[in-house]
Amino acid sequence: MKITKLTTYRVPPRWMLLKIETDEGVFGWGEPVIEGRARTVETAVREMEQFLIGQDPARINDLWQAMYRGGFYRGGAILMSAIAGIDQALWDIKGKTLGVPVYELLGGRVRDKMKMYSWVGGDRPSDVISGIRKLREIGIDTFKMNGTEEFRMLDSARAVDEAVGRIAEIREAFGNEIEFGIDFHGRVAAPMAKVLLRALEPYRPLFVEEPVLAEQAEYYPRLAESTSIPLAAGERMYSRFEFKRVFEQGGIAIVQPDVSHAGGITECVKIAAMAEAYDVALALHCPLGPVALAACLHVDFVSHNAVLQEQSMGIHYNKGAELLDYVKNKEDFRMDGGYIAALTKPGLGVVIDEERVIEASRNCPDWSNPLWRHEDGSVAEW
Ligand SMILES: O=C(O)C(=O)C[C@@H](O)[C@H](O)CO
Ligand SMILES: [Mg+2]
Repeated sequence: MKITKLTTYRVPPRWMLLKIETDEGVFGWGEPVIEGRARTVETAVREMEQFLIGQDPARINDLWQAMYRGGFYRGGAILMSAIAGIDQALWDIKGKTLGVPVYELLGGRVRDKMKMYSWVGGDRPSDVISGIRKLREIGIDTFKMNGTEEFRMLDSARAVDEAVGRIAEIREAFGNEIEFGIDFHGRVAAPMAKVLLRALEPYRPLFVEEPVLAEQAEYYPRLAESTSIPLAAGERMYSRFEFKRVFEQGGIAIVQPDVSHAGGITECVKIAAMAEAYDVALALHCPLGPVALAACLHVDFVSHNAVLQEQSMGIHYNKGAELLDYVKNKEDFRMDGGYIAALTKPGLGVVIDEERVIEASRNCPDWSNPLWRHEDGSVAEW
């Protein structure tokens, strides 16, 4: 079998889908994208296409190594997201060719269902209580929200009290009937991270995510020493070679690689295994589309330490299209009591409505995150 064609579709809300076709009619879907840099990743996929055309899609490991090592320069958000989407599509092709879901090719399932969580509140956490109430009606009991709005490097007691107050309201309203992670989203700098973690301690969040920016990873062990709150990170780390330092230095209790940013299924299964050796939990990052989510689920179903899976239904980024709008087998993604069953169709198990994708790609506005500024005019982390 040989790869004959790669087609990319940038579609609302901010996703990019990749179709890889072969000379035997089998095709696979992937989701290579960096939110806000879809066109850049698209160019990276195009550059890799020249190598891929004519290759045997079954040789996923060799193609992965050639794409990663062959261009001399390696790693980073753009190249690893391009490789990720191509890798996902190759696994889709292999599963379809052999007539089995991808998790069967990775040794079979370690669990019967996977625990999911949903976002509540938007970029600026608001209406969190009503958001939780609505989602609890469909059995969701685990949530994530932004912890702050713009947050200065050295911020005020009032800013801390506002952030903590929102969390106190949640515990007040729901007690321990629900669980929630708090995403600092890299908005909190090292001087304030310990202050905020300490102030949140009494409300026992399930985790605090990106307590500082990934480029400040050396703070993780020091912050972990100062709090009992499990710290989570990983959405802005792109390979085993970045995660290994985090495992060695400690401090992170939950790693959150994104299967559309960190090299795909091939790389994220390896990161998950490394994490298990350090007794670190896995909670794959996935604020993206259906192919990304399907790829995550296959990693989840073969990873003992997978504890939670993010999905983007109702997320504040999904303007213009919702998670399953381009999916024909919507029923396979149904959540029951906050869990999802394994996708059992061959390959990734997502049946893409290509006509709908083509239509949507005809007029896809570029998405970019807002540029936030502090009161003094300096750039604020979004
Ligand atoms: O889902 C998360 O945990 C996020 O932090 C969302 C962020 O990754 C945006 O997708 C960036 O555009
Ligand atoms: Mg996050």
